[in-house]
Amino acid sequence: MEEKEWVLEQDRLDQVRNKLQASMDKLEPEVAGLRDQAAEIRKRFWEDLTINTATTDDFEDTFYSVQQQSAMLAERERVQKQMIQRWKSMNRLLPSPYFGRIDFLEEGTEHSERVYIGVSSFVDEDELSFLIYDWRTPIASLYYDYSPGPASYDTPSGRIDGRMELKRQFQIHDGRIVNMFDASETIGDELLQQVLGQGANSQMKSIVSTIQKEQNAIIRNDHSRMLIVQGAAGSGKTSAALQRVAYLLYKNRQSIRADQIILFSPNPMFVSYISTVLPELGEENMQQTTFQEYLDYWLGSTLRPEDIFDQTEYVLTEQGTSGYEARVQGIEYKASEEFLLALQNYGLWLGREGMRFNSIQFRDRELISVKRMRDEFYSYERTLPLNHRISQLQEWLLDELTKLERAERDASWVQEELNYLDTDEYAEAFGELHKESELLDLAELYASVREKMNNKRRGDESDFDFGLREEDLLLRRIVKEHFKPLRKSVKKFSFVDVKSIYGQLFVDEVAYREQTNGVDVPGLWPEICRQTKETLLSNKLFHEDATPYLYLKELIEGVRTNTEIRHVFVDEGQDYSSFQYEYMKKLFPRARMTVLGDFGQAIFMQATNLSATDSPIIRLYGEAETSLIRLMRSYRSTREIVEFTKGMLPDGGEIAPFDREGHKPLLRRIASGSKRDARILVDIAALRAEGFESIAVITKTAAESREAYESVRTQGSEALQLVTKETKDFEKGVMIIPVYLAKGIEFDAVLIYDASPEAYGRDNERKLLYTACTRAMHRLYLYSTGEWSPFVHALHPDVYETASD
Ligand SMILES: Nc1ncnc2c1ncn2[C@@H]1O[C@H](COP(=O)(O)OP(=O)(O)OP(=O)(O)O)[C@@H](O)[C@H]1O
Repeated sequence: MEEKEWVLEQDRLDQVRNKLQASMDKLEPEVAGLRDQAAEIRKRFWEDLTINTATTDDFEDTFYSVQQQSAMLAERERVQKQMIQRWKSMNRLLPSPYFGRIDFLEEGTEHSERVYIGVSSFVDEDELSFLIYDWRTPIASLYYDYSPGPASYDTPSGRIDGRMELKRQFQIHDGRIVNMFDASETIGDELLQQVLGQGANSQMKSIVSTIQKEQNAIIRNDHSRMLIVQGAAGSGKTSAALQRVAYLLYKNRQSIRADQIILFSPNPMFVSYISTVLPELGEENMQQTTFQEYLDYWLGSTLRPEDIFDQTEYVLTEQGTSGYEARVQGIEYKASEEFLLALQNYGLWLGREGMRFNSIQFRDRELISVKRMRDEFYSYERTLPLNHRISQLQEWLLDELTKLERAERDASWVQEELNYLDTDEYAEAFGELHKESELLDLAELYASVREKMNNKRRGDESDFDFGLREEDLLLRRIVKEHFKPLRKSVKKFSFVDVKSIYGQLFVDEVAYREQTNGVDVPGLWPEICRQTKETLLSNKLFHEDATPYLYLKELIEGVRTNTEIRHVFVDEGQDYSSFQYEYMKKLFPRARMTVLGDFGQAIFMQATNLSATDSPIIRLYGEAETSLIRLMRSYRSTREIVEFTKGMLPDGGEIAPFDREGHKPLLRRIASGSKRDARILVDIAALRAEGFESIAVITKTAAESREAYESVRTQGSEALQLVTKETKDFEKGVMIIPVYLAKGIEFDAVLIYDASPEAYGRDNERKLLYTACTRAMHRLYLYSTGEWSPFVHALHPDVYETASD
């Protein structure tokens, strides 16, 4: 590019930076001043405030003064927050104010507009001319969607057509243009090459300056209730999802807050891996959770649900043990739509018969028997849904408890307890009793006034009558205290015996067919039943039972909903069952959903194919409300690594690498296990010497990770981290990690600890190996002490190199 252009651009950059600096300087005292002012009001607010409730008028005065002050404070805080945010965004812009420029000639106009694009907008002093446009503005989408030539973009008031005359990309560091390209492609390869060539980080980075057209379609999709993204490994699904969150927050800034968006992550470590992207873009992080956290929260107090990692560990390590086949069949079946339907039918059956309740016990007595509850329950109108009838029963139980509580006051234990109260407790209880119950106070007051007016003697505490009343009050209080937990547990539906209701499904095939309307069952049903009941008996739940259990529980007790959440994001969406999707849909009734995943990486048994025509997830909201976007280009790995990994998938042919060159994957055959460990250490040292900082030795299971960790360490290794499901923070360095925890994460170099047929031989292990290998950005080594896994063996020898020790 001509020297002159560089000079002009650098000049413009200097001017913009000067203006940014000037605006910041101007804002600085105001920002600081406002902060002090708000703190001052807040301090005085509490100091000045004495709640005066002597008369109604006083009370009203205080009330309005509180209201006024808090409104003033809220307004100040709002202004202050905006100022601080402006100041912060300018501060963020200063070192690198923009990354792109387009010159756009709108149809019907004579002069093209120069549009500079950065992470946020910056307006000149005239408050009209945009010196920088936020990347999320409608006009900025031109930058991502078009190359020079005819171009158009959508605005709230319609489509704008025109012609893009220039598209330029910048790399700016500390106010200096270090690189500048005029792009003819959508986003020029040069910049992307440079970005992708860099080393892996312990934190994910934003891709704002190099978003690709197909990713932009995901980010700006505004119309779908359900947006599904099926994308190859490394195609930028997570990156696009996070950019989409930033886009939604910007576009709907008047109506959506960051905490109204929730992202389901595959594991806690992933939460830390992606936590800096949104702050880097100037936005607050959305809520993040794992589905497991949710299960633990709702089931953890009564049962211990197994997590998906332990389930996977079982599936991968226990082949051949007794009961294995049945468990695997059970896992598949319990994640299926057939089982979902079976549970729905079971709900209808329960409406007619078979409900199980827990009796209400009190001091070793049965207060309300199961039979009474059942009779009551089945006396309700049969056409009412199950959960409505359960609410009715709940009300009935609370009423019954009130009656029983009243009757209980005469019981001898109450009197005994009363006798045990010492004088202090007595006085305290009495005092509290009066404090608690304003009505009683009022009644007292009323009585005393009437007595005075009627010139009657007012009873005092020495009165026999008053003493009796006092005792009566205390008796009530004692019984009430004892009944409190009963009422509480009725309110929490403890009278429904969900455990038995769920367990009842697993008695035998005949009963199951009757309860669920003749649904087909897996071949090994008797053994599945035995295993399920056995786990339930020990108050545990298999992972595959946890969501169905919760689903059934809510079918009976009523669905929990969260109406605050407006957007739900599910990353690694192939790992969730139809059940879990159905569940999320119910839980967040006002939310739109974005599901991102890759069926090629479906390594858990409960996988859902996101893009198959009969996919349950497409049916979730119906086709009309669903959009499906496929991403085929893989950005993470070098061309050589993509060529190698895509050959492992039967339908991997469509995956296209981004053209970044590197070394071919290396297959190392080693004579023995100990030699392999030594070799791995030598390879790690060499990779580090080359400048690679993030290196992962990936194993199939957690058990293998532990063994490998011990064994490599005995060879005298340097800092080596063992990553387990408990690891919360993702740190850069050398680590040993099981493949299912490495999901979604990437490393400069990946070493597959054991690529033998024993490790990856069965068909369900194909995707495991694929997932492991696709974590590599720059280098991929595979080790075996014998043969190669059939998935490696089947690859064309051109796609790898070999070495043997
Ligand atoms: N447009 C882009 N510009 C720059 N880098 C990109 C772009 N798209 C993706 N990448 C990079 O490619 C890598 C993979 O991206 P990401 O993790 O989002 O992919 P993914 O589809 O979620 O992968 P996986 O399914 O394997 O977890 C990341 O390093 C990301 O920064």
